[in-house]
Amino acid sequence: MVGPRTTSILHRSPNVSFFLAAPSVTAFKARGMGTEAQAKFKELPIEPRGILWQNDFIQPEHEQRLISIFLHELEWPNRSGRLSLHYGYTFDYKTFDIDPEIPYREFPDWLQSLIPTTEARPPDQVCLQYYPPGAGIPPHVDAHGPYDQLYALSLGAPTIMQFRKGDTSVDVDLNPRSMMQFTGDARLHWTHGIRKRKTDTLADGTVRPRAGRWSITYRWLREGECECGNIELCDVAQRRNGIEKGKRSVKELAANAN
Ligand SMILES: O=C(O)CCC(=O)C(=O)O
Ligand SMILES: [Fe+2]
Repeated sequence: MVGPRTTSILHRSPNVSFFLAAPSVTAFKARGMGTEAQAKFKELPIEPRGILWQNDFIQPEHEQRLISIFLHELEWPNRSGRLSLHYGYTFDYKTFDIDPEIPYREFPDWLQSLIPTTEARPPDQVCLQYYPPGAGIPPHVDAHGPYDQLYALSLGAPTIMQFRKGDTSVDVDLNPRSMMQFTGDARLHWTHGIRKRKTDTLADGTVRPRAGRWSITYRWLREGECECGNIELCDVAQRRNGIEKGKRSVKELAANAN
């Protein structure tokens, strides 16, 4: 059980949450965080650089148990399109900070063994998303200001994710049970998104129908400021250059509207 995390700590100085997370950090280290887990991630030999990849993060039987929990035990919003459930802190896209109105939500039991152990502490925010066939997520970067590390686990049916920079678009096939870490250029300087469509055309020309997909994205709050300086994609660079909040990261806002 994680220690008492209440809404009051949300009125915190930036790093207080890291200290309050101490009990779970202890459990985390005991699970063998570090180099062994990191060695299982291999960088994809493509542009954008910085996509670290691990196939078979979990076994197919485990995946089936999770999908059964997602289908039968969770309460999803009652609407069509991509659906999201949040755990940990909830981010407020109006203030670009943790939403003090929404209390910290403990990670459920089924999530515990799915947390990457390659960071020094557990993530601050986890988002479970369901994509019915035909659903997608607009091209975006996950905001640089609040978030540092970013991982995504794919479950259920495969789908194509597109990374984009300028006129260049690169397809990455997100196969089930793969865990991806976005680092470097892939994290900061290319957008990523999933087209809203019912089929994906693979590199060999095969047309693959979409089916239900779940993803789990993991985010760690940043200590200090992002210094990437990318005026087009970085909310910190935009703020420093006097670009109003409302005009910042429009793509990101759209992606996280649900
Ligand atoms: O579904 C995914 O794998 C990634 C979703 C995503 O880009 C996000 O939630 O920011
Ligand atoms: Fe994203």
